[in-house]
Formats: sequence, structure tokens, C-alpha cells
Amino acid sequence: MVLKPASETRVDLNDRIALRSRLIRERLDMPDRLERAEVLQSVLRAWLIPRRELTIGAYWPIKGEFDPLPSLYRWSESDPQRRIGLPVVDKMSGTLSFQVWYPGCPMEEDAYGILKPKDTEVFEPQLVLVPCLGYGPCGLRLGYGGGFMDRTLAALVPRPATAGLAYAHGFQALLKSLPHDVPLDAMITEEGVVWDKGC
Ligand SMILES: Nc1nc2c(c(=O)[nH]1)N(C=O)[C@@H](CNc1ccc(C(=O)N[C@@H](CCC(=O)O)C(=O)O)cc1)CN2
Ligand SMILES: Nc1ncnc2c1ncn2[C@@H]1O[C@H](COP(=O)(O)OP(=O)(O)OP(=O)(O)O)[C@@H](O)[C@H]1O
Repeated sequence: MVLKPASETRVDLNDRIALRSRLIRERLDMPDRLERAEVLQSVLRAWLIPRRELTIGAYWPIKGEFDPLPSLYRWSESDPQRRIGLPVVDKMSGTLSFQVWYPGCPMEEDAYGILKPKDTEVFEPQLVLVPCLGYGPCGLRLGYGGGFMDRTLAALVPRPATAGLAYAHGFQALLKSLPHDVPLDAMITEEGVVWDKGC
């Protein structure tokens, strides 16, 4: 086993923290973010058409994230069995559960101030749409640093299919994988489906 010097590990962590704040700033400052979001809605809607899953976990957008809910609502309208869920953080276990969401659903803040459905049913989605701040080759993802998504995906049996959603600016060719990283099955941006293990 080759042990890394502590200083190197610390540099990696500082790099990740700096990268996260740069990517959040870049995303918020993107002058054509709304146009890009419209294109991404179309890419997502088209990607969902042939999929068999009836239940999808998504997220309530924060910090300039792409909003997947308009496409998902359209997706859900064509079959009453289809369900959309939003994540709810369990601070103790560091994992997420998913609660049913529908347009107009009463909402409240979670432990991190992100809105979540109030008192709706908990379920395990067959497909999870994962918000990505950054992404690398082969399904690698950079989130906000809580590790919630990786812990949740590692614990769910059977593991749901996963598709990352991001704007193309988030691509980091040199992003390093960490031991706990659970690779995404697909990656979708406004430039198209950039990676899909299932294709
Ligand atoms: N819209 C949205 N909702 C989501 C997620 C997401 O990525 N996007 N999450 C996806 O999993 C979960 C929340 N993830 C979070 C991750 C980190 C922190 C947080 O407070 N981070 C600290 C820094 C932590 C560190 O670097 O050690 C901070 O920002 O100060 C909060 C929520 C569930 N809901
Ligand atoms: N399966 C796991 N078991 C235990 N700890 C984990 C697991 N996954 C992640 N962690 C811990 O969570 C912390 C953050 O991980 P990471 O930097 O990958 O977060 P992220 O994927 O960017 O954040 P998030 O998923 O919340 O958006 C790390 O300290 C890591 O050790």
C-alpha cells in the first residue's frame, strides 16, 4: 500500500473547495443560463421517453442548478403510476430519503435550508437524477461536499439507475475519483447525453 503524505491529501481537499466555489460562481454568472436550461429541458425530456422507470428522485434546485421539475412534471402527466420524489437529508446518518413531490405540494426547509415536501410519502426511486456541480470522465461527479449522494447510492438495494445533470461548463477532465465515489450511469448536459452506460 502506498500512503500519500498528509500534505498532498490536504492540497487535494483545498483544490476541491476552491473548485466548488469557482463552479458555483461561474454557474450563477452564466449570462445565457436560462437559454441553456431550456435546451437541457429538451435533452432531458427526450432522454426520458424510452425509459421504463415509474419512479424518479430529483432535487429542488439551489445555487443556479438546472431545474429538472418542469420536464419531470411533463413526464409524470402521461401515466398516473409515475412518481417524482425530492431528497430529504437525514443529518444523523448523512443519507437522503426521497419524498413524493407534485406541483403545488406544501414545502418546508430541510436541515440545510433546502426546500423539501412536507409530510408526503417516502419511497425508493428506480432512477435518481443527480445534481452535479462538476463532472469528470466515466461518470465521476463533484457535489457540494456533504457526501450524501454517495452514501445514499451505496446503501440503496437494489441500487437505482443514476443520471447526472449539469451545465457543460462543469466538465473537469482532471477530476480525481475518491474511494467512496459511486459512478453515475449517465451524464446529461445542454450539449446532449455526454455519457450513458446503458447505450
Ligand atoms: N438542490 C440540491 N438538493 C440537494 C442536494 C444537491 O446537491 N442539490 N444534495 C445532494 O447530495 C443534498 C444536500 N447536499 C448538501 C451538501 C453539502 C451541504 C453543506 O452544507 N456543505 C458545507 C460544506 C461541507 C464540506 O465541504 O465539508 C457548506 O456548504 O458549507 C449541504 C447540503 C440533498 N439535496
Ligand atoms: N459511502 C460513504 N461512506 C462514508 N463516508 C462517505 C461516503 N461517501 C462520502 N463520504 C464522505 O463524505 C465526504 C464528502 O464526500 P464528497 O467530497 O464526495 O462529496 P460530494 O459527492 O461532492 O457531495 P454531495 O453528494 O453531498 O453533493 C467525504 O469526507 C467522504 O469521506
